[in-house]
Amino acid sequence: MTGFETLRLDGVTRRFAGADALTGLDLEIRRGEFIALLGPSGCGKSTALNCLAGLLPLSAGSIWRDGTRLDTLPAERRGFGMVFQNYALFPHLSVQKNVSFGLRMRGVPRAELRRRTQAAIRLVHLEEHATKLPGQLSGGQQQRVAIARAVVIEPSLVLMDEPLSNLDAKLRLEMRTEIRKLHQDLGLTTVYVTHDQEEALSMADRLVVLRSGRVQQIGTPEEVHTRPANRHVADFLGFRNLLPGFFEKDTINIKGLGVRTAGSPVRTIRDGAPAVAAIRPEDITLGGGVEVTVEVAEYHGREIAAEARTADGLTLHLRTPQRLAPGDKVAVTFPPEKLLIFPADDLPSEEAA
Ligand SMILES: Nc1ncnc2c1ncn2[C@@H]1O[C@H](COP(=O)(O)OP(=O)(O)OP(=O)(O)O)[C@@H](O)[C@H]1O
Repeated sequence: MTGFETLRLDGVTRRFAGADALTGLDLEIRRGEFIALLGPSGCGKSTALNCLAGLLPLSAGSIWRDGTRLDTLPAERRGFGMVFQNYALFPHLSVQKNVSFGLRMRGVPRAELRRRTQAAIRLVHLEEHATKLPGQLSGGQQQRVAIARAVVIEPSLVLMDEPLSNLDAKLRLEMRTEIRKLHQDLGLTTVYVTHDQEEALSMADRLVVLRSGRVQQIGTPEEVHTRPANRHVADFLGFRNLLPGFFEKDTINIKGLGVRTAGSPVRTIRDGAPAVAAIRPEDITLGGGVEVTVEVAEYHGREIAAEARTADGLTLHLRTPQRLAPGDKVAVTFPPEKLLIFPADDLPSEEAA
């Protein structure tokens, strides 16, 4: 294995027919880290991963493994393991042969090949299925084969592109934990692409949030979850209520709410400037403040997710253990520490231009 201390992406840019799919990505990945690339469809996640893997040449920028330039090396010389959404297994080869493929290509001696292949299969709990063909396995089992095949070569970096998106909800949760555990047990360094914020928050040490090919924020799950850098990150991370209004001295006058509301500005905002208040449905508390009428109530087990409207027509998304039903009138309050206030013109510089 070619180990490294840091892998550095320096202004990595990729254009397709003149349009930027990824613009100036700067990122330092430390050995042992689990990095999630997170963002909506088309934001450039796969492009970033493919640039890193060597499957796409860069339009500008460079990639460095410690002091060595990497982006000029072909994919097979980077020593990375890849796991894709569609598994990409060889259908005519058994599980064993799929897993040992990379070792055979590298000319690993027979005895070692057998030992490492068995160990990788054991790791993903597929011992009983070792001689089967991929077509005889379930989706989750096939994804496990793909993971075993990627880690058996003891790669310096494992790249995963939405590896769980073809699995059902229950299996997805199980595999999440398994992948995180494998990452820890094997001391891997992992870059994981997903559009699922929960997946990214629960698995990664650090998240890179992308939008329209540009980094919006890099931070730990807690940083990104509690302090999104702008309203787009907030929107993507579950702040379903994005309420326009006007800022004044740490408060915002939200249109259609009728009362001035205290909040936490994420940066300096000019008094009187247009602003956006962001709050998660589960952070709006019932009781106190402003009266709203429940219009839609969805059952979510322990909680009800509701859509409610103020007298002035402002729609709010709520989430509460209280058994709300359509037609109910309730009062709601916004805890100031949970209500973030963003400047309304809070767009990445290029887009605003
Ligand atoms: N081969 C290509 N030719 C032209 N445009 C491309 C190509 N690959 C990607 N793009 C464009 O680049 C942008 C980023 O695509 P990318 O696949 O990286 O996004 P993504 O975040 O991975 O999306 P998804 O989650 O839908 O896979 C998109 O606008 C896409 O249409």
